[in-house]
Amino acid sequence: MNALAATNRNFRLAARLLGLDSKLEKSLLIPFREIKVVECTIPQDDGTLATFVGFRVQHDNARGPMKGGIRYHPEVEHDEVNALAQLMTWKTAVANIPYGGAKGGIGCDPGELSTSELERLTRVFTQKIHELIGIHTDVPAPDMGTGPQTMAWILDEYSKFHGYSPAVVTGKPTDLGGSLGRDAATGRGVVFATEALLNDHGKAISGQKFVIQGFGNVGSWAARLIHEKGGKIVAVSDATGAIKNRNGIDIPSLLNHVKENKGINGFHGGDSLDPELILVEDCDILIPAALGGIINRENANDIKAKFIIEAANHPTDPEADEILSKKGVVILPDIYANSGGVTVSYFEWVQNLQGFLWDEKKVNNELKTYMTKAFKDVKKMCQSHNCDLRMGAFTLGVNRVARATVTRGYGRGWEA
Ligand SMILES: NC(=O)C1=CN([C@@H]2O[C@H](COP(=O)(O)OP(=O)(O)OC[C@H]3O[C@@H](n4cnc5c(N)ncnc54)[C@H](OP(=O)(O)O)[C@@H]3O)[C@@H](O)[C@H]2O)C=CC1
Ligand SMILES: O=C(O)CCC(=O)C(=O)O
Repeated sequence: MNALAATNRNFRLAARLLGLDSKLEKSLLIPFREIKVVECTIPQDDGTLATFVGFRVQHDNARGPMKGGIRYHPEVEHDEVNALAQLMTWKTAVANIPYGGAKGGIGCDPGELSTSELERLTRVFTQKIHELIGIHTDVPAPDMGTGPQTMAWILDEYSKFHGYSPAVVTGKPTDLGGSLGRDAATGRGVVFATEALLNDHGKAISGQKFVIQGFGNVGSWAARLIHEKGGKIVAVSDATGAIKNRNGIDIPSLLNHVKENKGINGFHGGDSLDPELILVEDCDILIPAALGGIINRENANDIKAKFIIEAANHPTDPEADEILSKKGVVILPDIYANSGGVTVSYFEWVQNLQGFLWDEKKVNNELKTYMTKAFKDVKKMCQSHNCDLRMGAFTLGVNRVARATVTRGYGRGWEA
């Protein structure tokens, strides 16, 4: 099932559980605005031209400015960006931060582009969407294949048109008003979410065996913090390869290796593993932290983990959800589990609006408070609606957005 069909299906199930009016249901599902930049043309370093297609989908602004990352990946396409934008709407509502949802992306392979080509591409894309984003309208952030430098280029290009505007993006470098702790925030939030879930099952991270797919921003921060808390990471993968070590991988050594070699491939602290098999490796807790749709009916039956923490967005197809639920596997859904990133993005935006920098301890403490509260709220919905954690999170998010929508009425236009 494609990402949009899967996300729509989960939304509709939640709308039924909540007993939403069918017209309200439809209006919540349809995106506010879809932008397709058909021509992002840049001169490459060799002088030839290259054209890329970019997207920004603004899904909903009932609870505040639309918010979500920008992804650079060869598989970026319309339906997936739509699904990711919709997930952002429910995610910001689950986290209870005053935002709606959006997502963007450019179909490109960032590994194949030089830094100057990436800069030109980012600036051209920003020129074509600058009138539609803004501090109180739509605030982009990093996602797969983008990072603080990408946000710095967007900020700089946007500021040429609108004056210096640090709050127009989050996840930017700290030299430009980025928040301390944002880089680690999604991975740290994943760890707080994991602790909340394990605590609910009378367990702790220490001594649990983890498998992590993806060792980029989210996967590597989650691995580092789990390792520090005594969790044993027995297998890890990225796009260059996978390794396993039943005694636990030395994560600080792996982080150094990845920094020097730009990937896991060639690391000697474990045995190499077929990356296709990482999801079915023996472990207690599986953390997908890379692509969407990778847990599906082809592999769900073979998954050994008892818990799945969705650090990636929509890693689990609905068919796999059903299979895993019958096996008794507990899934902590993306719209809660990876909400630490957007939560600290909110703190960054607040700091920019206030013109005041928080210290990192305050950022991390506030993040823990938000993640812990959101887990309790999700659990409450599970009890009220007798449903699993995914539907608990969806009903929580959809209900908050529905209430805001009805309360505001239907005359809403451009500004949030
Ligand atoms: N960054 C954030 O704040 C947030 C991110 N997310 C989600 O988390 C996930 C990861 O994002 P992020 O860490 O930022 O992205 P990054 O680009 O930093 O890292 C992505 C990682 O996934 C790896 N990868 C790509 N393809 C494969 C594959 N086929 N098999 C195994 N690994 C693969 C990459 O490997 P390589 O480096 O070798 O290419 C890299 O290690 C995404 O789903 C994203 O939407 C969710 C919330 C917030
Ligand atoms: O930090 C943000 O604003 C958004 C992060 C994001 O794209 C996500 O949570 O999927």
